[in-house]
Amino acid sequence: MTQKSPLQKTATSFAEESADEPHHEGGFRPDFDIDLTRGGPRYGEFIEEVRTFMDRVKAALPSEELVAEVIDELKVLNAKLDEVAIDEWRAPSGGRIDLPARGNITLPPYEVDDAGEEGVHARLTFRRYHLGGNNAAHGGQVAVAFDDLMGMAGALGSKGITRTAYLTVNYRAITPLDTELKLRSWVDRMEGRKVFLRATLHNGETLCAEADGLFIKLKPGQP
Ligand SMILES: CCCCCCCC/C=C\CCCCCCCC(=O)SCCNC(=O)CCNC(=O)[C@H](O)C(C)(C)COP(=O)(O)OP(=O)(O)OC[C@H]1O[C@@H](n2cnc3c(N)ncnc32)[C@H](O)[C@@H]1OP(=O)(O)O
Repeated sequence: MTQKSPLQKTATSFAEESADEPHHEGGFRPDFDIDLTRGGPRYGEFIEEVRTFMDRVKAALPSEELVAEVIDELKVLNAKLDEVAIDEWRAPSGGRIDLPARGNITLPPYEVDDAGEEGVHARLTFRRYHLGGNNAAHGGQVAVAFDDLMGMAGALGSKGITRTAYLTVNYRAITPLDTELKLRSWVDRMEGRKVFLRATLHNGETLCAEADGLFIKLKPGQP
């Protein structure tokens, strides 16, 4: 890979700056090894196919025969993937920061445009899989996006790994599916280990949702 994404650049400096922090195995492990080769060059395409599958499942009215056929095919694939299961620290899902949402299928796919001490700017699209009702995103999915991208801003702003103590989401307007939205998260203030964050989610000029949260910087060894 020749060009580094904003998150990759930030992750490198984050790793360097947190190198003086006491080593610990708790939390999200600030000293984890970023390896963008895990899963190979087509891993992102693999994740995208899985996402498309989840969208299709959510949208489908399959016949009995098709359900049976898909079960059989999934059993074969699940058995193959089961053979290569590994611990969370070395699995590419969640660690491939070169991919949308770090290659983590449980997050709505987002692309980070800017990430640093000033906060995080990301573009994100909810899809059929994230449907709540009447073509709008599920509120829980909106909260998932806030939690992750506020956690990222909290880590970058506090130069440590944080965990969510509370997260309050205000839903201001319908969050549409299949539409590129803008999410911004930033540190509002810090008091010792307490990192107060804010975030907004916009569809163009429309504020869909906003959040405030308290994230706590973890002590060494804290789970
Ligand atoms: C990969 C590339 C890298 C690139 C670089 C970027 C790196 C980052 C990248 C990617 C980021 C990924 C981001 C993921 C984000 C996801 C985050 C989650 O979803 S976390 C899971 C959900 N959260 C939990 O499971 C917590 C469960 N709760 C706990 O573990 C504890 O309660 C915890 C840690 C939150 C606090 O416990 P205590 O023992 O450490 O601290 P105490 O003493 O209780 O609280 C400290 C202070 O905070 C206040 N506080 C605590 N909880 C509060 C609350 N709910 N409301 C108000 N105040 C609270 C307390 O009153 C205290 O305040 P006083 O110091 O006395 O002033």
